[in-house]
Amino acid sequence: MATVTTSSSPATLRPCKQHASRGVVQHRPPCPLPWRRRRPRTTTTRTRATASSRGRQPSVDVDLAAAAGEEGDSIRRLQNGPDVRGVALEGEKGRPVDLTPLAVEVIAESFGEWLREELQRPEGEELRVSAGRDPRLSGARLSAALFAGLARAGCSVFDMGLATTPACFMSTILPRFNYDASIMMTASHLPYTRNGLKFFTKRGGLSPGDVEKICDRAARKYVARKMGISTGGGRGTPPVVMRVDLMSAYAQHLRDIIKRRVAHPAHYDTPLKGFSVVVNAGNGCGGFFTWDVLEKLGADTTGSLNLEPDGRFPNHMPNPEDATAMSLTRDAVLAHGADLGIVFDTDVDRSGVVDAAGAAINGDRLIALMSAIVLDEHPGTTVVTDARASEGLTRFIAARGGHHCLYRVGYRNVIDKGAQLNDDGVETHLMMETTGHGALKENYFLDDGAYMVVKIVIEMVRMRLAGLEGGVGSLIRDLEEPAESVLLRLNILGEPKYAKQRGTAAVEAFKEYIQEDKLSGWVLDDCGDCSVGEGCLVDTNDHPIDIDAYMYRAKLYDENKRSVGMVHIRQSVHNPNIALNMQSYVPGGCKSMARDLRERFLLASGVNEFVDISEVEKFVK
Ligand SMILES: O=P(O)(O)OC[C@H]1O[C@H](O)[C@H](O)[C@@H](O)[C@@H]1O
Repeated sequence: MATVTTSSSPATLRPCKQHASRGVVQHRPPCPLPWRRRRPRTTTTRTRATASSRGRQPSVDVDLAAAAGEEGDSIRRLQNGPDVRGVALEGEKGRPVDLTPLAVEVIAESFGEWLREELQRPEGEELRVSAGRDPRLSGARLSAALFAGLARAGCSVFDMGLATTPACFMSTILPRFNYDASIMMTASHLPYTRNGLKFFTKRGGLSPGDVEKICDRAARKYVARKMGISTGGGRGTPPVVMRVDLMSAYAQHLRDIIKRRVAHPAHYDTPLKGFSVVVNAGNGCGGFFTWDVLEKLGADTTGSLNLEPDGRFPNHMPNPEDATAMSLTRDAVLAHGADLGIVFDTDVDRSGVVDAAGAAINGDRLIALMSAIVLDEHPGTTVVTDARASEGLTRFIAARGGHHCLYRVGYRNVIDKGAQLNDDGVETHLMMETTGHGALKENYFLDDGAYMVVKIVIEMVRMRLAGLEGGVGSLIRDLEEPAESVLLRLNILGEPKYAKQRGTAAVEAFKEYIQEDKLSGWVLDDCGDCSVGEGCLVDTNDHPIDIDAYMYRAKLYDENKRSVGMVHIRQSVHNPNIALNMQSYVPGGCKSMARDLRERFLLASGVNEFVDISEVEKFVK
């Protein structure tokens, strides 16, 4: 069944090239598995000790590949799609620290070298790279390593201190800054013990393929460094780091957008006068939005909470998907009679809102709200989301004349799909994940929680100016929501280094069970120019996007061919587990789907031998 809706102009998206028959999807020629695409890791690379190390050591040829093995792989495993993520502080049971200062240094150096090659800048020519960070306790120490690595690669370093991820990208665009690249040190909503890196050039965030290349290079440097051999620049001089205040200029940039687009007839500079807005920054980086954007535009922000950065996140995780974050914000909105509540994640690349009536607008609801705004500005546009989105959302978008393209989980996948559709001539203005990552064509295809909120705030003011009642929440009143939605996490058993392989095996087994008709009633779901093949929602166009994780969406029909609900099954991006999202259209449907999966798939296939199914057991009881 096609899940792209083409309510008005069916020509914009290509039709499905495959059809499900009796629950079996016909295959197109298999696309290469990720590990087949990867460069073989056993290739011998000989690295000669560099000039800087010659004084200390004899010049030696080192067979890094032979040495790389487990040590090198510990660096490669830090790659999480387009980001680097790892454990930076002790405190997690069974997870040792792997994002060490040395790991960060070699990754930063490798990024600098990669950048020089990408921009074709000769050795010796200045490369200007900015760096920001969230308030995590490990940030200061790891930043020193980051600066050292960048300096080794010959980069000038501009330290922006506490910053947000979208601001880091904007430091490559805003005229006064105009850096060649930027790195944000954050692990987003993950526990305080983690940390990570996000990389940007003027073209946007790096692709997983680029980050893989950087981590591969870093792995070799890491092994060499551990052996006492200097590779790459090795200038040996302490980095020169310039402190810069980006956030004030960035806040002004956001204020200017709001002023310009509202163009308030009575008070242009204070368009938010008369509005009360509550912000919950979760002690992450989003507090600036309160005093440097909203208040300066005239809003009353009384009742805002958790604005002070605190790397231990003592109140709740900064995350619009976090139930506590949303309910505390709801309470504050209702207590202060606010017009809007805003919840940012740690590094502000995601957000959620609460309307004046206290309703949480996150997940599908946030996508619906953004779709309503964007479809008003760009009639007929395509909206790309991950395939965990509900069928109700598809109908909501279709009812406003839009097209809904469902794609793979992972914000980069969703954004890349949107960029690709635009390149193929399919106008696509909004790309959003159900996690709250959202990107707009008009905003550099950047996933940007602050910009989402800017759009919502502008809409709120425009609605009042137009005399419309009900606030922004009224824009999604007709969104149909599933009767139930449940997320279960199934831990992958055994050594973490085999988790990816095992996760793939489990997810693929699910697909095969359906294709071999061993799970009658279940049907694999596909959409638009993506179809179910290897790795779920494979592009059937000429330039398929690389598959970074395996996932499928399937629907269950009862014996009367009535739709019960759907599941989305995939490996987690961050942890050794399988995420099972279920949505049902009937009360009790999630339990019956889970029961069915337990008996006819998890136990029958033997997947339970390497995947812990206790969450499913608990749920069906
Ligand atoms: O795989 P999970 O642990 O559920 O995390 C999945 C999520 O990971 C990160 O937060 C990415 O930014 C998201 O794009 C993705 O959806």
